[in-house]
Amino acid sequence: DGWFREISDTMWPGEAMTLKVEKVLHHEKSKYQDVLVFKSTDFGNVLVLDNAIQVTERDEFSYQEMITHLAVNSHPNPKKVLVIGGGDGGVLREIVKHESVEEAWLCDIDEAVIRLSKEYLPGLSCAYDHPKVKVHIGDGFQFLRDFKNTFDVIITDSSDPEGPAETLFQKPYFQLLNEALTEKGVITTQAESFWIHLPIIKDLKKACSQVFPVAEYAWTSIPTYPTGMIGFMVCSKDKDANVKKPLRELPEAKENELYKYYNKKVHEASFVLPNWVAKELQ
Ligand SMILES: NCCCN[C@H]1CC[C@H](NCCCN)CC1
Repeated sequence: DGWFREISDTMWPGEAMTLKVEKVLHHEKSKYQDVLVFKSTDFGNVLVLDNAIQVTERDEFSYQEMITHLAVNSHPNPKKVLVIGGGDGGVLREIVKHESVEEAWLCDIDEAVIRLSKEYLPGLSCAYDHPKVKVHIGDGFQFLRDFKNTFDVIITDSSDPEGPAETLFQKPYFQLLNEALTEKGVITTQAESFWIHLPIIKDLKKACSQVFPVAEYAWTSIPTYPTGMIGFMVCSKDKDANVKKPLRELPEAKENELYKYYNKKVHEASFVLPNWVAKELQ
């Protein structure tokens, strides 16, 4: 009937974001997942993996900016940054905005996502030909094994736990992240919505707290993800780090030029939680 429905009886039972489809642009079974790209009537081009909305051109900047700048601005002097996942390229686009960054690495398991983002999501994949960018196609979990004390910031921009990203939500992965980070290393991961996944967030915070001395949950407003918002776990190896305030601040004019969503006040506000969530995550 011309509508895409994001139905998942397991991950968001009884609710579904629906987007009106103008035209299906591409649909294939990659080596790892079902990949769909369609032109929506009101949200631009949309990338869907195994029936879960990954990005829409209209609101992706909220997620990409927050998952990136909450982490990069929580590190004193980030030079080497790694994205696990992020094949659409949006996080890479955000990373290269930081002057201090010398190398921006990306490791995604599925070449189809990168290929299709370059073709249908030019506003997201624009950083792939940036001189600081290095791309590796492979399993992030295996990739991390080869790097110790290397990255200042690692962003896990993965799909949902059901599917190829399953291992990226478990404790062994956080231990690998910890080892691949430098001394004051910082990570962010996609950490679900407190409207539907508070138990998962609680377990995730516990697992992260067993590996990192600092682990805090932040969130952002994004209309096309279930419940219209999504969270991030922000962790630091530095026990004295305060990730709730950016370590570096740009003049407002510069922030407005560089970012569409993120700024220093939004950074701090993103860690403010409703009473019942704060209680659960204590
Ligand atoms: N670079 C953009 C990829 C974004 N990852 C997505 C974040 C949302 C998720 N479903 C919503 C999860 C609902 N709790 C799919 C992967």
